[in-house]
Amino acid sequence: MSPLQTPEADDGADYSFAVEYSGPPVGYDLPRAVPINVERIPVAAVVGQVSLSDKLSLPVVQPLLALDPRSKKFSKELKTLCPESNTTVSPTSVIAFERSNDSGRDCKEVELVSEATVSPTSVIAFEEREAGNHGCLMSGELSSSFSNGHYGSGELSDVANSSRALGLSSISHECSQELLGGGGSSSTIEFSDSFDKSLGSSMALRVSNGGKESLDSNNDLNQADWASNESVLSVDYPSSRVSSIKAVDCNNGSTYDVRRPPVVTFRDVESDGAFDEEYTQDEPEIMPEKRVPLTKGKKGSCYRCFKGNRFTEKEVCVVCDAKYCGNCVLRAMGSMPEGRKCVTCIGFPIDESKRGNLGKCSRMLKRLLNDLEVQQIMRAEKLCEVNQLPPEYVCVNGKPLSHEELVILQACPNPPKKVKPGNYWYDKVSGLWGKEGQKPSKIISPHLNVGGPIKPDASNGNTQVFINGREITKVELRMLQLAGVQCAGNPHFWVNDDGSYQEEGQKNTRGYVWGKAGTKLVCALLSLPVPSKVSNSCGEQVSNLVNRTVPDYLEQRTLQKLLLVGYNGSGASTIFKQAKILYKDIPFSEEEQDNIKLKIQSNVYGYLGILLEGREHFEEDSLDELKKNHSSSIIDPSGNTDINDGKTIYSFGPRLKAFSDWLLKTMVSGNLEAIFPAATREYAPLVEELWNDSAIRATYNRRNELEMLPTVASYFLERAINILRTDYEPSNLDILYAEGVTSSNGLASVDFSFSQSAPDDDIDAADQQDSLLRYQLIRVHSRGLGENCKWLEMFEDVGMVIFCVSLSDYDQFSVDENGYITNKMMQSRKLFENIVNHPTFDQMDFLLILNKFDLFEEKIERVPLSQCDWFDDFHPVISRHRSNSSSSNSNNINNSPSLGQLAFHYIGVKFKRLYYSLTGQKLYVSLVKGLEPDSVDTSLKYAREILKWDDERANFSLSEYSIYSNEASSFSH
Ligand SMILES: Nc1nc2c(ncn2[C@@H]2O[C@H](COP(=O)(O)OP(=O)(O)OP(=O)(O)O)[C@@H](O)[C@H]2O)c(=O)[nH]1
Ligand SMILES: [Mg+2]
Repeated sequence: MSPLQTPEADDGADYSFAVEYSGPPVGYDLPRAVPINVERIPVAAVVGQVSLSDKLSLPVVQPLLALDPRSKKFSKELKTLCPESNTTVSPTSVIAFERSNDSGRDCKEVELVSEATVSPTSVIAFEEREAGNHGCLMSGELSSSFSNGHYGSGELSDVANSSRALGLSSISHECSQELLGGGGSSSTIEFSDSFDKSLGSSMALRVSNGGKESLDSNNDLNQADWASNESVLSVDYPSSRVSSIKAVDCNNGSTYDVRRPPVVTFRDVESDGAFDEEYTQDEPEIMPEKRVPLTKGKKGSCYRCFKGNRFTEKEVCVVCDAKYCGNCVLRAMGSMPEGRKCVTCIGFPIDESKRGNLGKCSRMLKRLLNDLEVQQIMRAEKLCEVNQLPPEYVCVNGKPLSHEELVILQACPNPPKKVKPGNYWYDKVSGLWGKEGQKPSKIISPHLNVGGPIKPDASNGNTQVFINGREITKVELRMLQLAGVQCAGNPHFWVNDDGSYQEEGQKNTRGYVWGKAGTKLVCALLSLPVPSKVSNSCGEQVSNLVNRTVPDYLEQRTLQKLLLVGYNGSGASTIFKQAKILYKDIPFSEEEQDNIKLKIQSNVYGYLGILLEGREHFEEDSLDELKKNHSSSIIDPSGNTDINDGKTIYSFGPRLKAFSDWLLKTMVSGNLEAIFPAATREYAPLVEELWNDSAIRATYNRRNELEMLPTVASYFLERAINILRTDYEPSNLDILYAEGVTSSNGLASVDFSFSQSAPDDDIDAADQQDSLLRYQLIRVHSRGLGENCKWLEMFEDVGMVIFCVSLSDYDQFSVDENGYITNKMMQSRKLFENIVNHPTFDQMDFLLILNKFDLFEEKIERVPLSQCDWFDDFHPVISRHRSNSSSSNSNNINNSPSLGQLAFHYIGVKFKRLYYSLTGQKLYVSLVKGLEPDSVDTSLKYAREILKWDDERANFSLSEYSIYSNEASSFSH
């Protein structure tokens, strides 16, 4: 057996092993390997120079009773076993590592040591702890010392044996000096990561002595084997951590052959500064170590009584993710002085991935405790010190924050929202703030003394345009262009916190980035930040700071974005307006109201114009008719028709005729809007006269024949006289019905929270919780999506897409983008497919709103659904008792569904199947009557529920099966 061969470790088995000790017996009590989770036990490292062969049988470490993984007992014991004297590594030292991984993410337990006998002179103990103050994941404790110059070739293979048996599932960059070969020894121990996909992570022990000798010298390595050992950490361990660790030669710091897998060097504390930096590099998020529950029953069961299954309602420990059923939670968590933590987890920092849920009470606790208790516990959970974000988990411009810096950051007048552990960049001059490698997410207070200097590639931009030394992202460049900033020639801008900017090296301010009215909207829609009022008003800052007793983390509010989109005329704008009316105290500002008023008035002129045009046609037709009749019966028996007179019921008097001609001419020339508001004043009396004229009445009675006249026109025309007065103030209903008032550029957004108004909500505590959640509904017009919906990529951070389809489109046709007359439902479907297939919305939740059910229900009784080819297999089984009239459906005696409901259901399933075939996921469907507030309210609350489920799903351990089935969702009502 060659000592230099790298063993293969690819049999896919999950187990640990230890090398049997064959030295002289010892009289000590030996610590034991203590796996916590028996489900995933990786292989101990096999990176020595000796390959595993059949000759060498390795005992498997059996899972034993769990002990406190944080216990220092073992390492202490080991230290007593291992006096700091120069001793030789016993060739057959036994080292076993165990790993437990509960969440499939980054929780690890490493407990040493083997059941087999251990040479007292060489014990290596690794113990995983909660992340310490320096953001490290674990600490390695190593008690071993090696005698100088004892690495003869015979011993080499033996040491290699033992090193091969060393299984490390975690790495550490903190290694206490005392443990490294004793204070006086200069031995360096280096662990080389060596990973195999099918196995747990493992590491090889490399021992060098005084920089002179090295066990796994590069030359001796079987490079191919090294290279073939792929990292498995992407599964079990934040891969970013590992990939960021460079292979460093412990002797001279030079980088190893790149074919080698990453090598982690455990060094003396004094020299670990550089390592720290490497260690955290490229990390999108620093997720501190997770604590693992002490016990765990079968999957899905309660961690205390081991009863129940995954569907049992459970409360989760915010530290270790242990889940307890309603019977056990109070016993397991006690009085919860720090919120929902197992009693054994009290005093431990929370699992950062749960930070968003702090203070959000579950229904279970509400059932078990009274309101006051719940409030206190939730308050404690959010406020108690140990649950606060450890400053060093927040890295700004590459530098972990100190406590003071975090306070400065959180207490500033305009702090970043929701600071989570992670790497951020901060442009101190402009106040721009974002996650490392990403576009800015907020403009916070400028000039804060936190973090290091900003790096040019902080946001990973590739535009060659720089702001304050940072290369900006594509989206920002687009925003600058829309804001009218000249960006040609790769300029370097200097942007101040007030938005004033100048080119680097020039003195004059060139303008203000936020100066244009539209820029803020553009930013909102591109999910780019705009300066808040607070950050502008320096004077207030100081007083704010003083008054600021409640730290920002208490007011974390999430903003969930919902993208609302649909094919032309689907009713998306109506739903958008309903949302405003439903959830905003002041749905439309005064300025908006003024604009809306003009829009409605001009719409009414438009409708009048259509009527006038129709009147002309009708008049011509009846004159023709009369002529015909006249020629066929020369003598008119009734004597009523005087065709010489040229008059019919559609004929105007000269005054109205002149007005009509003028109006039509103005409309044709496209100048209608230009004559407002003067038109309202001058022509209101004429409009009144017109509307009351019998010719117009007769025309209006035949409005169904006027294709250009939308259905809503009647609503406005019947109020025309009022509307066209100067003192007209549009009602909410007017605004709701009005066409084209949502936005001119195809984009609009509204922020709201559900409980703001909506008095019919029985507001319990859960709803109060909901009132903290904020939503942003973004309406984007399908026309505004550009070719191949390219602008959709701007909406990458939305939480859900709401796609609106008009049910009543099934028999409608319009010209598609290729110039063909196409069924509108099919065009809607095409847009739906395009959006669902858009890479930005991979894995996104979709809610399909099937709108205009009122029109649909009425139409389906007259027009077969098969007018649309896609629906040609609709064969409803209709109950004989079914009421014929759609309007009496609700009074249906035997409650059998109406044809409309059956057809809706059928269409819903069509879309679900389509969606499933595209994504493999389920589509949520909601039936809506856009003009009815309650209907829209129900639908948007359904969207909220879906988002909440998502949140809850995320809170559930990933390993646990979702309680939300993948069945087709129920239709709302
Ligand atoms: N009867 C009825 N009409 C509706 C309903 N929803 C919307 N409408 C009307 O349908 C028309 C089109 O609705 P919009 O909300 O403007 O549709 P859109 O998707 O914005 O389409 P564009 O106007 O092309 O942007 C308007 O006249 C609405 O009043 C509904 O549920 N029932
Ligand atoms: Mg519209």
